[in-house]
Amino acid sequence: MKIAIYQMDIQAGKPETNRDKVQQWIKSVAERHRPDVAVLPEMWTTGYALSEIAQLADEENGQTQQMLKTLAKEHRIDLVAGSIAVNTAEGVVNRTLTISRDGEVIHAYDKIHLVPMLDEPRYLAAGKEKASPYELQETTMGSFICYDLRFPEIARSLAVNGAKVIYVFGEWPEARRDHWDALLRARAIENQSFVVAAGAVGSHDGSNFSGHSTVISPWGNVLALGSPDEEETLVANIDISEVDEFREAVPALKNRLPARY
Ligand SMILES: NC(=O)CCC(=O)C(=O)O
Repeated sequence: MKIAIYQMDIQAGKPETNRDKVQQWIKSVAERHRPDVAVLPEMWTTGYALSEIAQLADEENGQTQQMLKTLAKEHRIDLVAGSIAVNTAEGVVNRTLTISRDGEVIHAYDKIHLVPMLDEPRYLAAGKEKASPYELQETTMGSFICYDLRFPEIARSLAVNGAKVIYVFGEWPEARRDHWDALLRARAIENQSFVVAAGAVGSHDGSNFSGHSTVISPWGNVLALGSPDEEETLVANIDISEVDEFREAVPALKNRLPARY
């Protein structure tokens, strides 16, 4: 499975600009690399312009979702489309969408852990549903968003329920880049799954984002690593059979003893 990640310099508060950037990136990555799956970062339409988020957010099934459906169909690529701000009856949520190459939304999940350090609880509504696995490319996968990475139960629950590839979308601060690197690698090794993480670069309100988008194998090998500060495309091929091979060789997932923890 060939995966392309857009490590994006998101223009905070400029959804039109960001939609144009993503549209062009998908067209160019489709022509140059022909990936099976294209992956985007967290909150890529609005960035962290939280004080204006209700005005900048999409409506449900809104413009960004329609654009992604059209692009997925036109270029025959599955889009693990990072996350976007969406206005709902509960408030604005930070929502990830996965859209198949047939233009169907096959998975959505609203970030459940809001980040106090970025003032998210003041402006965003937390998701109420757990992150559930979904099928793409005849493989079970799962997705969650940035701060969720600090809560190992989410990745564990996805893996126990069959996920072999776990996607993470971030706008993670540079100041905590070491945590991003370490936690992503730990989630891959402990859940014996591929971890595919799309991060952002650039800065907002005086703080830089950490880059370091990555693809990590179940063995913990880093198959691709983005720069700390440049916008770029990462491309990696992953062999899903490595998941079963590793789980058989080191049967840690099977050997869990949940009743004893
Ligand atoms: N966008 C985020 O969720 C950032 C998370 C973060 O800053 C941290 O966990 O540290």
